[in-house]
Formats: sequence, structure tokens, C-alpha cells
Amino acid sequence: MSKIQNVTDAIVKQGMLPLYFNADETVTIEVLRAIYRAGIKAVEYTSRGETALSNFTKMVEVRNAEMPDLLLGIGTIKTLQQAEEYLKVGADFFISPGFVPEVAAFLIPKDVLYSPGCMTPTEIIAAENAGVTFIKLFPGNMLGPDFLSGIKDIFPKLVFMPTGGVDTTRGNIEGWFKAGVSAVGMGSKLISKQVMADKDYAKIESETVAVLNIINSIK
Ligand SMILES: O=C[C@H](O)COP(=O)(O)O
Repeated sequence: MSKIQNVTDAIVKQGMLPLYFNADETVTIEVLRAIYRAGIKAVEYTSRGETALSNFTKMVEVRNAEMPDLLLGIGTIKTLQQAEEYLKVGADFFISPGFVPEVAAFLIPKDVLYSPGCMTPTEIIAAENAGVTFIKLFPGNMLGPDFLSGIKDIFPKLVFMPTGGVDTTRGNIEGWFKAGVSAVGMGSKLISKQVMADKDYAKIESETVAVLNIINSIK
């Protein structure tokens, strides 16, 4: 099986992609351990600060030692240089807030999943023509499930995952799955800045379990 298919299958099976950033390495690792205990097998860390690359490098090290079945993705990739740096330290998949053609051209021939953020049919077509198979609908709450219902038939081969404003309630999650998403990306509503500041890893773990249970009961 191709690596792109393998990552796609893992995210789709999970039905949810948790994402977070924390500037502190210890907090970053403890959040990773908490969501792994909850059953997470694919996670996105976002490149949103000066310590992101070194924190991600540490995540790869801890994953290799403790969680060999966990896929580590890097998000907020805006440049080719970032993609090169994170591929070098071992990122399994890449996510962007928008479509960056040179990142697609760099990763896809290497059989590495690249999921660009798109919010118009034009952007989705450009991404699809560049070989992208996994679209992040971003910002999800600006578009809403009706947007996906309206365009899904045009893109039968693409996997869609809304991210941005997706919350942990059954109603919100169900609305997206009814519209035809394969997974939802979930950041601040699941792993908030406050819960990380409180170092409340037990809460992160229990809320992740709760969301996974909701998704399993919907799918
Ligand atoms: O790209 C990721 C989004 O900024 C996450 O949004 P969220 O925190 O509303 O889930």
C-alpha cells in the first residue's frame, strides 16, 4: 500500500484529526502522550512558533520510543523550505492553511500525503490537478456542511476534512459527517490553550476519548 493511502486510511478510520501547538517541549510531549492514551493514531502538530521544529523533532523521538504506531503530521506549512525541514526530521504527513503548489510538487512524488486548505472549488480543482487527494476545508466553520454537500459530487475521488471551528458537540460533528466528510480536524475546541496552560492532561485524554466515541457512534 502507498504511504499516502496508509496515512489517509489511518485518519479516515479515526474520523478525527487532533491538532495543537505549544511552545513548551514538555507540554507538547505530555499532550502527545495524553491523546495517544485516548487511542489517537494520527495527530497534527502545527508549526506556529520558533520552537515548533525542535518540539516536533522531540515528538518524533518520543514516538519512535513509545508509540511506534502513531503517525505524526505537521501543519501550518506555508513554504517549501518548511516542508523540506520537517520531512528531514521525519514528518509522516503535511497540512497547510492554503494550497502551496511547490509543496505539493515536492511531497506527492515522494508518496507523502499533502493536505492543503481550500475554500473554493477553484482551489480544490488546482489542488486536485496537482495530485492532491486529501482536502482540508478551511476554515470549516466559515464554509459549513452545506458547502461540502454542494460540491462533493464534483470531486468523487477526494477525501474531505473540515478544520477550523469544528467543536466537540455531537450536533456539530454529525452535521459534517452527514454532508460527507471523511474526518474532522479539531484544534482549540479539543486541546485549548487553557487546558494546556493548566497541564490538565487527564482532561485532554478524557475529552479525546469522548469525541472518538461520538465519531464511532456516527460512522
Ligand atoms: O488549521 C487549524 C485551525 O486553525 C484549527 O482551528 P480550531 O482551533 O478552530 O480547531
